[in-house]
Amino acid sequence: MHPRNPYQNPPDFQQLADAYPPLKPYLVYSYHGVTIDFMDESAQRSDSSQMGCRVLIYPPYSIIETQNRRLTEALLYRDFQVTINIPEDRICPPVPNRLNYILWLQDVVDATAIAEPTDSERKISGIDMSFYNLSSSGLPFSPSLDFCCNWSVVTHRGLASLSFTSSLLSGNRLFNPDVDEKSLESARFNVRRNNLDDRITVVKSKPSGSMLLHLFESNSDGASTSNGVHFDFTMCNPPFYRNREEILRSAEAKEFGPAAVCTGADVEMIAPGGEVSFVGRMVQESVEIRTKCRWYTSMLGKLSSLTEIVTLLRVHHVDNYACTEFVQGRTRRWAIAWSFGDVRLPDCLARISSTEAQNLMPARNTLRQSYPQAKSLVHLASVVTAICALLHDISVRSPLPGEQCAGAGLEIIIAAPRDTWSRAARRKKAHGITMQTEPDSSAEPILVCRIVCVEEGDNRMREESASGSIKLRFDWMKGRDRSLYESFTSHVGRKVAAALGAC
Ligand SMILES: C[S@@+](CC[C@H](N)C(=O)[O-])C[C@H]1O[C@@H](n2cnc3c(N)ncnc32)[C@H](O)[C@@H]1O
Repeated sequence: MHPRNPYQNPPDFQQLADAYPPLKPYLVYSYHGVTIDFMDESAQRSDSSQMGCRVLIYPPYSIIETQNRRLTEALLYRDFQVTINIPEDRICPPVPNRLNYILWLQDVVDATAIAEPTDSERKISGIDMSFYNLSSSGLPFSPSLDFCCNWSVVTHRGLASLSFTSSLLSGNRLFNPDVDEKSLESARFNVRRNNLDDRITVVKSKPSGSMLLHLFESNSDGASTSNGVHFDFTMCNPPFYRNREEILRSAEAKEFGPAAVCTGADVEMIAPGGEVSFVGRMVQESVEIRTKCRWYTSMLGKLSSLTEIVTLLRVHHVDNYACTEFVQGRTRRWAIAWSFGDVRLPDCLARISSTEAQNLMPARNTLRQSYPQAKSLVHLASVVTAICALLHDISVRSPLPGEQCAGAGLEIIIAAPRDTWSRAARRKKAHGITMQTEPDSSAEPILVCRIVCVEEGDNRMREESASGSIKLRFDWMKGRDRSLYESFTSHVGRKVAAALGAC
């Protein structure tokens, strides 16, 4: 679960129902306390044990569905101060699970804002491509809220650490396309009811029309920035299945009974070709739209779909992408983000460690070098600072308060307007071939990199040698040329090692 997700533990259902009385009829009282989870074996066991047996009695689907709706509404009402209506015959998104996606996306947008600090006044603008579409209660988790109202509420309540983007509150916009008239109607109702008309635009899309392109053509009013970016992100929870048979097969494979069965309308669950085709269409359109959107993202229900989408991205030579997974109880989901821009995400956001997905991961944007010779973090920090100050043409700055990494000994952000460190550049310099012109200070840097002094490593290593775990971490933040990033890290790394050796 995402570390900022406030639902690490089940809520106090009694308190929740007190705050949102429509939940009260669904409370289940057991020896173990109050729950609403009909599928919770402990709640079932308390009843059945009195009869000397352990039979799990599942209530009808309709009760589970209604109970889940009330739970989602209650959490959104109490924790996000939003009143919503979830249509009875549409999917009810589980709040903690969906919040994992939102928080990861929040991290992606934050990382992008840090890499482009000159743009910090801009408004956040996104497309909620049927992810939490407002119809099905996504309203409170729609990025428009997370990146403005609700996010500030969450932050204010101390449920999450202060986010960089929480300073980018007013004027954020969300476009919410859908094809389903019932969902659209409910979305419009929820938007009006929560006075969010100036933030959220509900758009009717055509099933046979474009998925994203039309939104860039018609809804760029006020959203486009000077560098031509119309949207910061797209997000999507696609219909997972190809047809009804696939839904039934998936339900049969689930060993935990009806709670695991999702009973949405066909338009929510089924798309021709399933989620791979749905997200694949977005990939194809993004190839045309390119940098007008910073990050295209989607959730995926199957690991095999992640494989197919990564393959498609590689076919289109998109190397700037990120994969993550969300594990919540018995449910596992994946998400992918891709970009045609030059902002790079750290490995903690872009890569996951599960062995079965390793061949799908993007190349590393976080490189580490160990310095056993360093006596302490302070020692390493003083050497790195001195070396970076001498790097020709490169600007060095300290991160702003919202940009700092937790637990770092020293942190600097370097920006290079041109290559002065690669072997080729140094060879040219050695042969007296100098640059004809001074670098243009207004031009985009070719490399932005965060250098962090950290103490990490396993406990055994720490016991043996405190200094064995002292490292430099290089996070690639911006740039198009991977070889420049890699050559920069080894150039600085060699200089640091030499300086430490000479100390
Ligand atoms: C899996 S449901 C998402 C439900 C809910 N928003 C959630 O996150 O749980 C997929 C949604 O995609 C919508 N949809 C299907 N085809 C679409 C299209 N071509 N463009 C936009 N939305 C579409 C469906 O109407 C449905 O609301």
